[in-house]
Amino acid sequence: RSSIRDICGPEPESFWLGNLKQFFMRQAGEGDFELQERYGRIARLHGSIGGEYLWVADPKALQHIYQASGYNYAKQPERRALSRLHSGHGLVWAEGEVHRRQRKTMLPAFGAPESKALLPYFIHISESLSMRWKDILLASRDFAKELDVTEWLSRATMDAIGEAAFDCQFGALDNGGSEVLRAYNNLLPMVLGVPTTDGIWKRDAMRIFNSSAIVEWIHDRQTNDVLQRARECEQMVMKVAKELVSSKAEALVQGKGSRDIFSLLVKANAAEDAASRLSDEEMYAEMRTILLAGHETTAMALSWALLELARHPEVQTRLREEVRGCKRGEELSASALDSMPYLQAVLREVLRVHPPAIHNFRQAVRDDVLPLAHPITTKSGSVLTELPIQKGTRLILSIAAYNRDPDLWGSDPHMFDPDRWLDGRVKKGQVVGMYGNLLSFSAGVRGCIGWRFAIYEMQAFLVELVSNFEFGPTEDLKRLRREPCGVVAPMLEGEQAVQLPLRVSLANYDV
Ligand code: HEM
Repeated sequence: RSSIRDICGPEPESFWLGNLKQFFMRQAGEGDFELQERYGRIARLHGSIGGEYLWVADPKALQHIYQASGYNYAKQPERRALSRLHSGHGLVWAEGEVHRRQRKTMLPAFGAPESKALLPYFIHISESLSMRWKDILLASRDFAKELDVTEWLSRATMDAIGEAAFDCQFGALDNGGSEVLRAYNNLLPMVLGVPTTDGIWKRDAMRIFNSSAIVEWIHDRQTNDVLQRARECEQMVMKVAKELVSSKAEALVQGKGSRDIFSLLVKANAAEDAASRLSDEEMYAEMRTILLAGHETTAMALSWALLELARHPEVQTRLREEVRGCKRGEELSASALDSMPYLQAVLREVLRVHPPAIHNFRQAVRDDVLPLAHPITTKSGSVLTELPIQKGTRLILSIAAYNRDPDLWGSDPHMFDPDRWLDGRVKKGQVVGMYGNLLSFSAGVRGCIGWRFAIYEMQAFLVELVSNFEFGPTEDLKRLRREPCGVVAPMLEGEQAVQLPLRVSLANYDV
C-alpha cells in the first residue's frame, strides 16, 4: 500500500488525468499556490490512470531531499527521457555514478573565480544590446518604442553563452545568428510545450514503463512535429559541437587554452584518468546542455525583472540611482556589483517571485522518512512530524511554493518587494537553496552548476539596461500570462509566441 494514501489533497477530477489538468493547465505556480493555501506544505495529487504524486513544499523535507539524500531521490525516468531530446546524455539527463563523474569534471569550469572572470564578456554583450536599443530609440519620434524585450534578451543571452561558454561569436544580436541558433531559440517551450490535456496525459502515462531507456526507445520510433524539431536541432548542433571539441583540444595541445567554460572543461577532462574521462559523445551532450540550460533560463529571468521594474517605477528609479552612483562611468567590476545592495535585493526578489523553473520531479530510490518543519494532519486524523516514503514514490518538489512560503519570506510573499531582503523580513537560519536560500537554482548534488555564471550575467545586464533605459507597461500586458513550458515564459492570451512587449525609452540623465 502506498504510504501517501492517507495524505490530504484534492479529489481527482477524472480517472484519466487525476488532478493533473487542474494542477498543470494553469499559469505558472497557480496550482502550487492553491495547494499551499488549502493543504499547507505537503499534499497528495492524483496522476493519470490511478497514479499518485507527493507534492512537497516543506522546507525541512526539501532540505532532506536536496541536501542530505545525495542521489536517493532520482529524476523521474520519463522526464529524463524528455531531457535527452533537447540535450542528449549530458549532465541534466545523467543519474547516480554517471552524473557524479560528469559533474566532477564540469565543476572546475563553474567555480567562483572562473565565473567572476567571465564578467567582461557579459558587460560587452549587454553594451551591444544597449547600443542596438539606442539606435532604435534615437530613430523613433519621441525616443521611445514598444519592444519585445524577451526576443532581444533571448538573442543577447545566446551571444553571452556563445562568448563566455564557448569563446564563439554567435552573432545573434547582429543578424539573428546562424541556423543552429535560430533552432535553439524557444526550443524548450517548443519541446516541452504549453501544457495541453493530451500532452499532460501522454507524458504522465509514460510513467507505467518506469524506465527512461524504454521511453527513449519509444521516442526514437515516433514521428511528430516536436520530435522532428528536436532531431533537426540535434543534427545541426552536433556538427558545431564536434568542431568545437576538436578545436579546443587542439588549442590545449598548443598551450593556447582560453578562459571560456568549454576550454576549461576540455582541460579538466584531459587531466582525468581514462576511466572517469568524459567521452566525445558526452562532451557534445554537455555543449547542448550548457547551450540550453544557460540561455532560456537567464533570458526569462531578465524578462521578468524588466517587467517588475516596469510595474514598479519607484523600484526602477531607486535601482537606477544606486547603479549610477556606484558605477560613475568606470568599467563595471565584481566589487562594484557587491557594493550595490539594492541591485542584489532586486535580483533576489525577481528570482523568488519568478523562478524560471517551478518544479523538480523526483522519485524515491529507496524507502525513506521525510522530516517535516511543519507537522501535518492526515485524512485519518493522525498528526505527523515525519513522513514515511516508500521506494518508487513520485514527488513534485515545488520551487514556486517554497519561494513564497510566508514563514520564510514574510507575511506578504506574493508581493514583489525587494525591501524584504533589506529590512529583516527574510528569515535566516535553515539553508535549503544555494542563492539567498531560494530554490530557484534547485540545490544539492543536482543544483544548478551555472548559478554564479547566471548571477554575474544578470547583474551586468541589469546595470547596463537600467542605467540607460526606462521601462514602462504597455496595453498588451493586460493579456500577459506566465506560461509553464520547461521555463516560465511570458506569452499573451490568445497568442502562441513567447513575448513581452514593454515601452522602452531613453533614461533621463538628470536623475
Ligand atoms: C537564471 C538562470 C538559471 C536558473 C534559474 C537555473 C535553474 C536551474 C535549475 C532549477 C536546475 C535543476 C534542474 C533539475 O534538477 O531538474 C538547473 C540545473 C542546471 N543548470 Fe541552471 N539555471 C540558470 C542558469 C544556468 C546557466 C547560465 C548555466 C550554464 C552556463 C546553467 C547550467 C545548468 C546545468 C548544466 C544544470 C544541470 C545540473 C546537474 O544536473 O547537475 N544554468 N538550473
